[in-house]
Amino acid sequence: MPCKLQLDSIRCFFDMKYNIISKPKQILGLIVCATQTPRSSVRFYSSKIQLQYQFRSASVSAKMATPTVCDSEKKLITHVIFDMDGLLIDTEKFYTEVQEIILSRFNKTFDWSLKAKMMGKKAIEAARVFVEETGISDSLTAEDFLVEREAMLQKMFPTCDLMPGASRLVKHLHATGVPICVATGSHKRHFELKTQNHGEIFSLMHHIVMGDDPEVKQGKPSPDVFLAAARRFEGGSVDPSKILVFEDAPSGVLAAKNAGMSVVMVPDPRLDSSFHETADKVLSSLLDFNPADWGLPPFTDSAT
Ligand SMILES: O=P(O)(O)OC[C@H](O)CO
Ligand SMILES: [Mg+2]
Repeated sequence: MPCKLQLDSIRCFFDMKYNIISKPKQILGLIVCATQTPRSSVRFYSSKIQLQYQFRSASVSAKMATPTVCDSEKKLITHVIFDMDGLLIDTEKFYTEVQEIILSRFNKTFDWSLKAKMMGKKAIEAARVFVEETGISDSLTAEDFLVEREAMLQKMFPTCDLMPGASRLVKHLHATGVPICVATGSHKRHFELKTQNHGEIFSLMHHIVMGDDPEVKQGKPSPDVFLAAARRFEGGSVDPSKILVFEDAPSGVLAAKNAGMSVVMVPDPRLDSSFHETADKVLSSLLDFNPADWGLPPFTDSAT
């Protein structure tokens, strides 16, 4: 007997808009991983596909909250894509700070439910969310919001630090010959400000795709930026199922899944844990990542 709650939990992995639902093997793989029993089954209806299996376990929802990935999926990884803000460099705190300052003018407070809707997106897309969700769009347009925050951000960005474990992981993957790149919602002008003191790490990337790239028509959660990144590796387009993405933002995790890639999420601890469910793996720090779990070359040092 299918359980509605269970089906909704599974449905959260897919975004109908990008037709991920049309990949029955992927759906079944996730179901098997989540239930950890090949005889589990589910009745799953959509406009594109109908699958019918019987659930043996009633505890799928609980297991989905701490998603696991099948060993066979992990071993397929050959390429890695890094998000930038909040993942490689500690810049999300600057966005939070200036948004708190701006909202305080309107006697409103900025919270993490709003932060979750903005982070990872292109600047103008995040700006629209900000003015609309806070109800200030009659007083402040999205465009004016971007102008107002710009002076503050320009001073802050060059002072940013790398996130813990970022340097170690990037250097390790580069040294062991794993092709790596960056896919960020940030536009080029902000990218230059944020990375001016971190040239060593970013120079190890095979390529960098930014939010104002002509191939990125829509920001995350659209898969555009990750699919563009996959196309630019040496040797041409890489099969998304062989790519592992590192992300901190809910929209970024969704974008990677919409692109058909695996995702390790390294979220800020203040982000609601319900956003963890879509990721294949959730870590508190890049220092906790074990490359060998994904078939990537193991570290030979210990994390510090
Ligand atoms: O997290 P990123 O690197 O995609 O950047 C997105 C925005 O610039 C900041 O949320
Ligand atoms: Mg990010």
